[in-house]
Amino acid sequence: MPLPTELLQLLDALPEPRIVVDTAYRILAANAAYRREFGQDPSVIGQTCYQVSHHFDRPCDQCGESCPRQQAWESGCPSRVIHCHHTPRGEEFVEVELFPLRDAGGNTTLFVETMRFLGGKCLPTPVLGMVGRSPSFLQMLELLERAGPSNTPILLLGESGTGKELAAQALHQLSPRRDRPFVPVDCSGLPETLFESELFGHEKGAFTGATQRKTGLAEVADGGTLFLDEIGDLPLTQQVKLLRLLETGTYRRVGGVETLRSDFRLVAATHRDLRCMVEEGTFRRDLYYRISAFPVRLPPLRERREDLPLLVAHLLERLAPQRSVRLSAAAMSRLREHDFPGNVRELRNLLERALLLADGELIEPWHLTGFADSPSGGRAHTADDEIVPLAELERRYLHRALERLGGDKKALATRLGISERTLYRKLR
Ligand SMILES: Nc1ncnc2c1ncn2[C@@H]1O[C@H](COP(=O)(O)OP(=O)(O)OP(=O)(O)O)[C@@H](O)[C@H]1O
Repeated sequence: MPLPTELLQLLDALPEPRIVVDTAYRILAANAAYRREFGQDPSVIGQTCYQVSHHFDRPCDQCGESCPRQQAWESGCPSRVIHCHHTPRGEEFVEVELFPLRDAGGNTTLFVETMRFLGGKCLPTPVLGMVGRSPSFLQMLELLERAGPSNTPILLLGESGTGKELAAQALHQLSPRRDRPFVPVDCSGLPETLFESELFGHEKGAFTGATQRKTGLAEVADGGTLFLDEIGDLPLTQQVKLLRLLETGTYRRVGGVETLRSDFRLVAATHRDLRCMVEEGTFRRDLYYRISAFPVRLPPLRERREDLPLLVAHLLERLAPQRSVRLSAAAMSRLREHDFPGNVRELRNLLERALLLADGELIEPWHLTGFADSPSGGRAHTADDEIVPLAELERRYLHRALERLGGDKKALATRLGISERTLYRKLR
């Protein structure tokens, strides 16, 4: 179907790369900005958007990605997602927005797709300091992108080590407050009285040992972001004081009479189920509603195992920039078997230890020691009802045995009654 010339001219005048796709995902037009960014050779006209952007042979939603075309088609409303797209520069993070166009009968017949580059290749280079490209990671990133520039309080939910603090920093960076302070407060580490004086500050002589007036973190965060980490660990008596600060934006220093005001953006985080705590009466309902306007869940590593190679490359680069160390295929598959109850932090610690144990440039499975126990028993240990090929079972057993012997292959070969060479072969 030829598109009206006026529409093509309008698209050409717009600064961001845009294409027009039909209901069969076929690209009907590409504007001047698109042709500049993505090149014209070979022409994309007539190809499908999933072929061009993802090199898929099926629509994204059939390949585990969220498809904005599908969402816009179903809802009739614009739809926005973050994807990794192939570009002439390699794969890059792109925010994709689909705008459905209706015909005179009200049926959606075309979509205008707008692309905005977020910067950062879909390699180990972090976007907003965070590494990943799995669908669940990109969905989370998209929520941060949307919420970042606003003033809405954000509640980050996720297990320990999933990157909640990194996400809070990303929100700060995305906000107009980025040049003002980012102030983290750990609600779990402090005794009740100390929490209050940390958050609100105290006057000189307010209590024994208060020899100086102290500025509270709420005051430091004025104009910036206050990040309340592990908010679910805050005792009820402190919750009420925090609520007052959040509702009125005012507080008093401990021992002070003056009412002070602070204007901060609130980001809170917890690994706990706050709704459940509200039902149990251990977390105030009013505080919960105050902080949970926009919850964002950080996916645990076991739900995004496809991000492991990227994360490993990123962490190795950070931990040992002067060495070019990588993981053997067997070591990577050992990682894939693990559930990572400690998430990215556990992965980082494992790699840090492995770097000390490996002399060469290759990390082998026996250098990966100290896996945290998984509450569910994990996948590393073959469940009784799991049927796996014998060779795989043997390989898993040997890796675990080697771990227990601290990577001493000679000792393991002796204990097994086989030669070291045979052991080496079986471990591969
Ligand atoms: N997506 C990611 N990309 C790169 N590094 C990450 C990512 N997620 C987490 N990390 C790293 O993992 C470690 C733990 O992250 P962080 O402290 O943000 O987790 P957390 O959820 O706040 O943990 P906790 O709840 O225990 O405080 C940090 O070293 C962080 O840099």
